Amino acid sequence: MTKEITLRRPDDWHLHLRDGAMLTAVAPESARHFGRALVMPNLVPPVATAAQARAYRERIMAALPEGTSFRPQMTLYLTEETDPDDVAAAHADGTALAVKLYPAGATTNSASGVRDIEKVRPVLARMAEIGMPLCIHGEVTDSAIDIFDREAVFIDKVLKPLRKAEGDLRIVLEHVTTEHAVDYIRDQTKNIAATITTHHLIINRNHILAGGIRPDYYCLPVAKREQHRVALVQAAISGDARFFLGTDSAPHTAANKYQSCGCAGIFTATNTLSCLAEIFEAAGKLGKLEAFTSLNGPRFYRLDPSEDRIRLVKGEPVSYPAEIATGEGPVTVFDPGFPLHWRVEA
Ligand SMILES: NC(=O)N[C@@H](CC(=O)O)C(=O)O
Ligand SMILES: [Zn+2]
Ligand SMILES: [Zn+2]
Repeated sequence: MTKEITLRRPDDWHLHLRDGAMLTAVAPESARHFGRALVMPNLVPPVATAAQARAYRERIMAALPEGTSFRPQMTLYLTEETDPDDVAAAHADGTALAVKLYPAGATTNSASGVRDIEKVRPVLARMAEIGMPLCIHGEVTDSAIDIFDREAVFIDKVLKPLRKAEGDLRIVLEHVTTEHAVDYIRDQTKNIAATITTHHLIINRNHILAGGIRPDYYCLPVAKREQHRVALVQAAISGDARFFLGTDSAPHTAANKYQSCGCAGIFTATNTLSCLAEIFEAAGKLGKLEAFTSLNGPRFYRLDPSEDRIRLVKGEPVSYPAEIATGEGPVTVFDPGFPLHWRVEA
């Protein structure tokens, strides 16, 4: 029996498109299915100013296939030198939708990030005033804190005090990976939401470590135990407007992944929607997929949901390429570890 579902065209509220040859290769992968994506600014050097965001947006537009309706939404990389006026101007004229906070050293290309949150308080206060969202990579960087605890400790030691100090600041806690984060978000009544990635709905830490080390499943924040994956699935399928899709699709070449110190990041742009349909169907919640992929995100960002529609059709297993060729070398496509039956129709 064929089964199908129509959705407003999904948006990806956390995406890494990179630059140069990598951008050229991966941009079409997102443009194929998604209407919009919030593009992360962690290039080297970072996309830190309005002028840099405009230039990066131009490079992305140039990398998109002819006739695509895909529209990148830009973010500014928060540094201790960020100028509140530049941020406010970028927000006012539509250059940037949000600002991204990386604790310095927390993840890929975060060296220019924030060491002392007090130094960026004037920027945050200004953002609170104008309603501009702050997206946060929510992990502490203290080497004494166990890597599996860094998100939970960040929530308690950094996020809670920040929310107390800047109650009007609108925050997205990015790529949440723990039950702790899900419970925290659910307890809040306003000004906060969370993105959930495709891969964190599918893998737990066994995927990375059991039976041999699997660099393709290594990302930050690192996947946690099964109990946490289950909590993320419950949040995603609940329809709760505070949770929405941010794939965190993060391409690294195979050469950079498979080495003694491999890069963090999982590339899911190509098969995300097939993976999500499979998960929501298995939970008996296909009816909530559109809220997660297409409604809750624009609602938080105060944008209209897409008017365009896509159709997902269930049939024989769909095959996706195992890797994407790029000018810098191949990038491995996420393997969910189970067959995918849902394909996206134009
Ligand atoms: N998620 C990752 O493991 N990597 C991301 C950075 C990030 O989102 O933290 C990247 O840019 O490669
Ligand atoms: Zn991150
Ligand atoms: Zn990311």
